[in-house]
Amino acid sequence: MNTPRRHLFSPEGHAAFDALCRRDPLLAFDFDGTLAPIVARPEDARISAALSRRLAQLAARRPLAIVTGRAVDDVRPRLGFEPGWIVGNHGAENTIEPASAETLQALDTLRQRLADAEPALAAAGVRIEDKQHSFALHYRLARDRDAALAEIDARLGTLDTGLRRFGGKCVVNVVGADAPDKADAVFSLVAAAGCDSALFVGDDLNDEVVFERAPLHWLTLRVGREPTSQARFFLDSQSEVAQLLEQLLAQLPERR
Ligand SMILES: O=P(O)(O)OC[C@H]1O[C@H](O[C@H]2O[C@H](CO)[C@@H](O)[C@H](O)[C@H]2O)[C@H](O)[C@@H](O)[C@@H]1O
Repeated sequence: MNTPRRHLFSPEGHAAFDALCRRDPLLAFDFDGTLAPIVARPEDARISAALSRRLAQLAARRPLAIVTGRAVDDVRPRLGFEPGWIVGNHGAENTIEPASAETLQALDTLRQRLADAEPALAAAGVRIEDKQHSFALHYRLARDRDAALAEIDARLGTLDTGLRRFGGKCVVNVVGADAPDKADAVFSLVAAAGCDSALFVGDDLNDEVVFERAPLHWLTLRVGREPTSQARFFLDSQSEVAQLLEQLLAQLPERR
C-alpha cells in the first residue's frame, strides 16, 4: 500500500506536536493549498474567516510567518491579518537577500520571450503570472493539460543558466537560479525571530525543500497525502489545519 501512514492526529504525531510545543518554535505556513483551498483561478483564492481569526490570535502571541510562492503584495490582502513576516516568490522575495543583478537580467530576458510567446501560450490555455521575482505559467484551465505543458516546454526551451524551473499544482515556475528557496527563508526567519525550532505546513513541490532540510526537532506537515513527500506528518484538509491552529492556541504558552 502506497498511502502514507503518518497522520498528525496519530499517537506519533501527538508526541511530535507536544515536543514542539515544549520548545520555542517559529510558526510558518504556506498559503495556497494549505491555508486557502486550491481553486480554478489564482485571484479567487481566499482563506476562511475562522482560519484567519485563529492565525491572528496566534500571530499576536508567537512569531508567525507566511512563506508563499505568491508575491508579497498579492498574498497580504488575502490573509485578513498581519503576520510577523511574509516571504514571497518561493523564498526569492525577502528583506534579507536582494536578487542578484544576474538574476534580474535573466528574468528580464525571459519576460520579453514570454511576452512574444503569450498569444501561443494563451491559445493553449496557459496563463502567465509575472511576479517580478519569478514567473508562474498556469495550465489548470487548459482544455488539454498535456498539450499546454508541451507548449510551455517549447516556449521556455533551454533556460538561461541564471534561471531554474520547477513544477507545482498545474503550474510551471521559473525563478532565479541563485535565489533563496523556502527552506532558506524558514532558516533565516527562525534566526531573525530568535526561535529554536519551526513548525512548517505546506502542500506543494515548492514546500518539499523545507521538509527535506528541516532538522529533526522541527515539525513539518504536508496537507494532502503525497506518498513521496519528505514531510514528517500529513494533514488531510484545511479543516484539519484549523484543528491544528486550535491545538497550538491551547498548548503553546505566551512567549516570554
Ligand atoms: O507557495 P504557495 O503559497 O502554495 O503558492 C503556490 C502558487 O499558488 C498559486 O497557484 C496555485 O494556486 C491557485 C489557486 O488555488 C491554483 O489555481 C493554481 O493552479 C496553483 O498552482 C499562485 O497563483 C502561484 O503564484 C503560487 O506560486
